[in-house]
Amino acid sequence: MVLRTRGLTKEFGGLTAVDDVDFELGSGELCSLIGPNGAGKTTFFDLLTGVLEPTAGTVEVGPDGSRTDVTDAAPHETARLGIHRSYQVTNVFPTSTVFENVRIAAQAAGSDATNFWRNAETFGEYREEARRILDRVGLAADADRPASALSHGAKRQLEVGIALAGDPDVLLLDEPNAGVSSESVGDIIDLIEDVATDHAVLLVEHNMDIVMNVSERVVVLNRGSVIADGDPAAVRADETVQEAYLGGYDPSGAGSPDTVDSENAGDSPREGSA
Ligand SMILES: Nc1ncnc2c1ncn2[C@@H]1O[C@H](COP(=O)(O)OP(=O)(O)OP(=O)(O)O)[C@@H](O)[C@H]1O
Repeated sequence: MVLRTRGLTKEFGGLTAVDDVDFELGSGELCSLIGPNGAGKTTFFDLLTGVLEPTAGTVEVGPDGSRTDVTDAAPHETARLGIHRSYQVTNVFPTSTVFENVRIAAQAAGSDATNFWRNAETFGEYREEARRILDRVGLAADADRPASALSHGAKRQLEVGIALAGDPDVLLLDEPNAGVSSESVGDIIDLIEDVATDHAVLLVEHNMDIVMNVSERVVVLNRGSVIADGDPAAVRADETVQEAYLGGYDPSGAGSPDTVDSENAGDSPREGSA
């Protein structure tokens, strides 16, 4: 496995947002984390990435035998150690080109990124890597456009590209479908499936059709606790899960319980969580 939490807990005053969560993610696994609004999904991501410090419990990353404890690590350290997250709120440099956004991320992730005097050849490697990533996320044709000119959907693709540039072991996809037009949903699904071929992926996504389609495994949070963990069909049929959604989710698969509307979808991260 590449990611493991034990007893992970976050309290905000009297509220336990994440409650004693034991979670493991295997390399190559594509797992979705779902749950009603306020279930603790964003807080869980914030704990994994070091944006928040847990009240109790541990987070470890890395393969069996060489896992590193990142419980107290800051976001830049968790990123360096292999956990990358695509943000719900676009975290691109808007005036830089699409290409530059990815190249800068690749360079920042390079081992001696602080060495100003690196030779031009090495910079060439970052440029190549950026090109490869843009190809992969479907933005090769947009490379020279300013990031601000991209559609919502293309911005999500760029965010995934920026996360990939960090060469992550674990990719946390934070509502990659938020704000994406219905015509582009297929592209995002293709992208999720593609990045999952060589990364462990944990996906938070409100659109149940996407979740049930792409996931090998679905973990359900409710009031901070894991109430179900299994393959999509088993989770869909689970009565506790249906109750948690208070009937909002049609287990036949026809409905989407809390599909967010595109304008509000990006509002969740808290102040200071970048
Ligand atoms: N900084 C904070 N201070 C106090 N309470 C918080 C804070 N952040 C989150 N909470 C509370 O913790 C609980 C879990 O919130 P969280 O945002 O993690 O849920 P979520 O599952 O991501 O919800 P959504 O699907 O609506 O984004 C909620 O009750 C929320 O109000």
